[in-house]
Amino acid sequence: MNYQFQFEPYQRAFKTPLKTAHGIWKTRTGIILNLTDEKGYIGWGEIAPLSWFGSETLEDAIAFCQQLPSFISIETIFTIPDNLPACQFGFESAFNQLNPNPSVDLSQLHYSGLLPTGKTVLTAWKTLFQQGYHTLKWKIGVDDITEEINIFQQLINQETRFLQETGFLSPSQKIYFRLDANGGLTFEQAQRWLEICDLININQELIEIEFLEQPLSISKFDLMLELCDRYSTPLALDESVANLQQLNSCYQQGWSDIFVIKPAIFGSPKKLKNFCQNNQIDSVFSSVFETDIGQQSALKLASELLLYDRAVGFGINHWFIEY
Ligand SMILES: O=C(O)CCC(=O)c1ccccc1C(=O)O
Ligand SMILES: [Mg+2]
Repeated sequence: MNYQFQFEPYQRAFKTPLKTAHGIWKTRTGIILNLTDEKGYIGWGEIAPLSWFGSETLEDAIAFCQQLPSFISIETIFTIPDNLPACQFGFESAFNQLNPNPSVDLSQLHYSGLLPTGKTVLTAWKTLFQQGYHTLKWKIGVDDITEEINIFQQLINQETRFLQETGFLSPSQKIYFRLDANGGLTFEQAQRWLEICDLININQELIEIEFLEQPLSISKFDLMLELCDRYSTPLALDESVANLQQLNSCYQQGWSDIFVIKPAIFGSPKKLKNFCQNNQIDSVFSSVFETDIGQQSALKLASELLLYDRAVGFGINHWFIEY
């Protein structure tokens, strides 16, 4: 069977630019594509590259789409090369919409809310919490470490006081906290953060630091393994496992903590499913600020592949994206 193929690049500015240790990110660009089958049914897909995370660039993706004929086969969809992971995701997503798995149920997922960087976090957390986000993620490694630690301590104190005063939660239902350094810490800085996290996890009943995400750069894998040994707060790899080849390599080298999977840039959903069905990894699924089209297919994958009940990192839209 052949599908008629159409595509259209898009661009949208964030309401609040995302600040990470990689710099400031202001505009999401990508491609929306569709496949039409012989009966006239249409499947939608999104290519949302993130080249600073190791995927192809938008220009690579556009060039790939432009060289395709206007009718493409299933074989074309499933043989996109591994150096175009965001394209693999976009085309397979559209194909899967035309051939859906009826048992997928998104209603069981719960979401992690992404907090803004810097001091605004001190008011923003309560808004997200009251919207129902009990897992919150904060970017670190953006400003001076002493300043960030100071803000973080204030945040934990505020949350503790709030939870005690309102009696809102029981210890079986607490706030989970994720810190994401985007590879921006030194080994010594990561140790400073992990000491604080371990202390909070020992002393606070109502708050749990769920993990520290990608403390060091990809090249410092061995040091991150060492941090896993030295501290009890779990570590999650993100930049280190941006695609299937990297995930395989880190898994083979003995990573047994958490893996962040960003489906939109990870590559072929079929190959990801295959990997997760053969290896019992502790995964967290996460957004790359794709539009609803990419998000829906990423969430479907998450609900099929999540092994432990960790919140998905898709609680981002209202904060960052202008409708
Ligand atoms: O994972 C989440 O909870 C939110 C998404 C997020 O943090 C993110 C969004 C876009 C690009 C990179 C990242 C990241 O995890 O580093
Ligand atoms: Mg991350």
